[in-house]
Amino acid sequence: MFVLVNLKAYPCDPVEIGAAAETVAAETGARIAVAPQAADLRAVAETGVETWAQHVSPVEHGSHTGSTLAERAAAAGAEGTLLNHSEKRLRLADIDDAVGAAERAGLDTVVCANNPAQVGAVAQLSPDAVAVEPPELIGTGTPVSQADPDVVRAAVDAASAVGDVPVYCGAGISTGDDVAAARDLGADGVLLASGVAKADDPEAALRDLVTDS
Ligand SMILES: O=C[C@H](O)COP(=O)(O)O
Repeated sequence: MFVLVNLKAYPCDPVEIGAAAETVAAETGARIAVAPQAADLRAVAETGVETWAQHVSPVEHGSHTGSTLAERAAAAGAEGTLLNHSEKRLRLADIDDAVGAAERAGLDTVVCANNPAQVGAVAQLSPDAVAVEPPELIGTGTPVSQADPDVVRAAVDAASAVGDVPVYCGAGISTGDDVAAARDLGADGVLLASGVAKADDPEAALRDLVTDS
């Protein structure tokens, strides 16, 4: 199970969490990635942890002030990027262009979706993976795998109807039991944030997440 930790704009120490994730990944063999703010990509990547951008813009080099260029995210050490997160939503055409931008820069892509119908739509854009996250459960601490297992099952079905697209699930995931439940529902990974970024001891939270995953 892939564990992708989105630090959002939480007031945490991204380098401390990146280093903790690298330690836990090295000790356990689990695949853990950390997605910090764009300004922290390089510092987090220097910890050695697999580092992801939270977003890249659907643009190429040019007159795009304020954009996050996929090539610069990659140059800073990002290996992948989230796209269309529920808190950074894009129009379908922009998701398509952003997937293209990420591919051009050599970044893996996970396109987020609110529900299984959206999973089916974005899976058509050939991302490396999709992630289903019911927005109402984000940040609640109530795991999607427990509160709405059918949405995960339906997302897996929607993605497999399109092709061999890995499916992650997110919202409220914070323990190894949540990760195991997601796996049992057919997910290939989890996307989470507050369970690590707001934890008193992020390394302990990460260790718990990958136990039994
Ligand atoms: O990107 C992560 C998701 O929005 C889930 O956030 P959460 O783990 O705080 O519920």
